[in-house]
Amino acid sequence: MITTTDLTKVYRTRDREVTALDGVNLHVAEGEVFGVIGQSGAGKSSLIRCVNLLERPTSGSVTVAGQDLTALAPAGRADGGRPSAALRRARSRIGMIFQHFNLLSARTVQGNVELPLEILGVPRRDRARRALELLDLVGLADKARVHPGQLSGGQKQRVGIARALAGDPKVLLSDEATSALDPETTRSVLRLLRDLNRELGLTVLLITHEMDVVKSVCDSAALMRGGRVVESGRVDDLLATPGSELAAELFPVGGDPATAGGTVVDVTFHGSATAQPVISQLARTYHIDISILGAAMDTVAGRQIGRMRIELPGRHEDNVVPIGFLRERGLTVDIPAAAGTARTTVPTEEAVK
Ligand SMILES: Nc1ncnc2c1ncn2[C@@H]1O[C@H](COP(=O)(O)OP(=O)(O)OP(=O)(O)O)[C@@H](O)[C@H]1O
Repeated sequence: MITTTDLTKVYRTRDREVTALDGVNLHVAEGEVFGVIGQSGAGKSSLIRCVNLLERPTSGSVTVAGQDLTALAPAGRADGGRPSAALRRARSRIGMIFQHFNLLSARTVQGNVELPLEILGVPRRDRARRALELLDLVGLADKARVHPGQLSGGQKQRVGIARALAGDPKVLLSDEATSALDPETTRSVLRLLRDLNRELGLTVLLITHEMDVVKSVCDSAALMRGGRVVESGRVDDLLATPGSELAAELFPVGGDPATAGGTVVDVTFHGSATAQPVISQLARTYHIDISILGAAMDTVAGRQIGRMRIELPGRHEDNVVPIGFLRERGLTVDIPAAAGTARTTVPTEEAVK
């Protein structure tokens, strides 16, 4: 639904150049919620602003719903710097919500939701009907006549969402939409985005610096650093990928590997494996004592996941068979590096034979 190919964005000021995006290739499938996470300055805002061409990329392309937006004519001098009609039409099919809501305080809630429809030239009566439908959809039917100043942060964001949906978009972009909200309100806004994604088949691309947002609502995620995507994929695949940085941050497990004397192993349980007594089977089968250093269960993208950090007696080489036992039962097994040391690759049973 959204594809960026070799997307670069270089900001040039009088005395310096900043490469905010450095060859970003991203693919967001139709109907998924895709989260881009990264620290401040990683390039997240530049990416999302390039996706709807609020910012024109320096090079590379952006395709949304099969249309190459970068091929559409940019703002022309003849139009007084306004985007071309084709670009405006394409943009109206991409909704966007913002961290600080960007509502007009002088307009009522209904007036804010009607604004994009006014720009599209929709007749007054149809505008009003559509705005009221949308306010009903986001749970604010009774607030149509109030002004944004009388609303809570969560309610303002719901108005922002209703306004973003006015043009009937297939894609919704969310720029840190919950960063200014408290945790409870964040949860309710994320639930609303999830419901809209399911009910309307809306594809959502969100940027955030909060792992919890990715954990609670995203089907897929990408990690950005220094203008590049350093890791991306479906969240459940990432959790099953040994060494995945995103998986470790999405689901940290306690217990410092450096303080252990034996071999420390991180085990991730998915789906039905969460209910199996695999660790006690392992202890019985190989007659070994297993120490549990840390463990947690959580729901990630609506699925139950368990993680456990265990210590097996002996060196890595002595534990190839027990680790193979865990893998054979469908568990993801990772050997965490102690602070300051490199991650260890466990030899396979074949390599040891
Ligand atoms: N208009 C601009 N002019 C010059 N440099 C810019 C501009 N916008 C962003 N940058 C620079 O580009 C880099 C990426 O910024 P960007 O805002 O995309 O990152 P971000 O991950 O969204 O960060 P944050 O979470 O703090 O918004 C930063 O070094 C930033 O200073």
